[in-house]
Amino acid sequence: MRSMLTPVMVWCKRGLGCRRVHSRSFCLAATTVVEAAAGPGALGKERVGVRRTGDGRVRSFEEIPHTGRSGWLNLLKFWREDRFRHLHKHMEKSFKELGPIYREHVGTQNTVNILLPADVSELFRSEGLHPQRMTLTAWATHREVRNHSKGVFLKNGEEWRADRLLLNKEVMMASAVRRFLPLLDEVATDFCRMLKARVEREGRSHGGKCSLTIDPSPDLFRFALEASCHVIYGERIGLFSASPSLESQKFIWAVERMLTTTLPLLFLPPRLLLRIGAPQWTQHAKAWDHIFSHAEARIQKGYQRLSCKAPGSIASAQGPYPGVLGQLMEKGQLSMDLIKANLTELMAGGVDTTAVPLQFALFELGRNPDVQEKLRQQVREAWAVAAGDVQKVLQGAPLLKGTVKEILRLYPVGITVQRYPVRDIVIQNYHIPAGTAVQACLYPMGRSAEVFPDPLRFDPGRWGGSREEGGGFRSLAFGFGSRQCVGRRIAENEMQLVLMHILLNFHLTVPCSDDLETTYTLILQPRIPPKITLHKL
Ligand code: HEM
Repeated sequence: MRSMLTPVMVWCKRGLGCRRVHSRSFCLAATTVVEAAAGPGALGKERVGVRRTGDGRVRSFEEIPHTGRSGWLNLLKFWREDRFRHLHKHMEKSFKELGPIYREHVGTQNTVNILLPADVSELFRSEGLHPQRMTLTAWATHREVRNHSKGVFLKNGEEWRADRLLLNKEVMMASAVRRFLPLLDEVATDFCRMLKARVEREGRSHGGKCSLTIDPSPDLFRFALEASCHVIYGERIGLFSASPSLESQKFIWAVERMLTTTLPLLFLPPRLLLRIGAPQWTQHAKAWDHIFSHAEARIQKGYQRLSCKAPGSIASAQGPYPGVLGQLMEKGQLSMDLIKANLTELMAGGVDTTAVPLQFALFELGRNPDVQEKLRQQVREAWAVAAGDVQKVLQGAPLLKGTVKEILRLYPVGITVQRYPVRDIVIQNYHIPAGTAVQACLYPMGRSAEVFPDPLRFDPGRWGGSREEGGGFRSLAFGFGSRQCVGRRIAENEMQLVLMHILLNFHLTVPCSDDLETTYTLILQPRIPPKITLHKL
């Protein structure tokens, strides 16, 4: 049986003054030795990498191999060696050096890295309804930021869960996808029309065919923002026009700044940062200010527009789809403050996360012409039989979905997925106390030959059919369970639709097919955006 190893990183915040994130009822369970298998592909008792003591004893947390006991010394090393920006590579290297489990103490964070899929399945199955996020909003849940952001950020716990279930109906369920798919398709169609016009205008002609080499990243960011605004606020904001608004461009910059300034802040005590007035913090706070004011303005505008409609008619079955804002307003189950909080979060989380993987996707398709041609063929066939029904096209071209999964395997936007176990668990035969933050390390997993055969090969076909069976935890790019990415369906469809239109309109090549150097700034991105040549078909 092939081994299914999954890297996991644990961040222990015990004793560091952090609040407990699990409910008492979930803390009562005693130590649980994890033997659950992730599925037919899991390793069971013969799992590779499980550390066993001769006497079968579960080892203590302190016995986990580590990269150095002093968090402050390690932090210094991180800074000196610029490891924050290469965290994904650092993890990969550390797994190689220290084996499938190790601890890492950096600044205020005490970390452990582990490889074992059964443990991952245990983590996610036992996510005791109160896992706290550690990424964007984890920082924002610090008291200071909560005050700064007028207290509108989402909560944890049951209250969070109830709100999330209401939001899921508008963004995650199949009925919601059917409603917003035409909006995404409209934006993707317009985006390609704009690209075509640009290639015709600025491109060079060879044998009657035009081509143009571009850095597509600014256009992809605008595409992602336009698509988000259309779905979330039901509003087009004209980003493909000759003079897109400066306000929107500022929003894109603000999200980028917020992301790049978050990472170092996570490793330092917020009070210290505030006291010394660290520039990182000031820039971070300013970026959030901008994100909030942008969302506030859009929500206000949408509110006025939608309030003019007769009660009960905003989200009528017959009328045009008013966007997530309209749906939530019409249903009236969430307070206006919560609607604002949710939509601000959707906006902050919805632009870079799709624009960046799309850069990687165009690059990989460009440097893998056979894969590109196969995908285009499938899209064309699906297009021909779907008679304009985009949902049917997507269903008829499963390689599109495979492409998105494959890109996120090789270039996971979030290089980890985190959980705080709500009860003590055993991972790799080591005891992990409840309240420890646990991260599945997606980047090393996606590139592990033990999880994916020929891991560096770009092969969207690997995600179809029976080969995927038993590998449910191989595809964790959007997280898992009740706390999984709430924008997942928007992102998946948005990316598939734009790739579909691009493939129908252009043949892609790359001027340089060398591997892309990547950098980590809370999301994984190319150090230098790749250039893509668009050949008009
Ligand atoms: C390829 C694109 C994307 C990827 C790979 C991605 C990945 C993730 C991951 C891994 C999480 C944490 C999930 C977990 O802990 O289980 C997350 C959370 C989140 N994502 Fe995404 N995301 C993407 C696109 C989007 C989009 C388009 C939006 C908004 C429209 C969005 C909004 C959010 C929000 C609001 C959360 C926090 C959810 C919560 O904790 O309640 N994401 N995302």
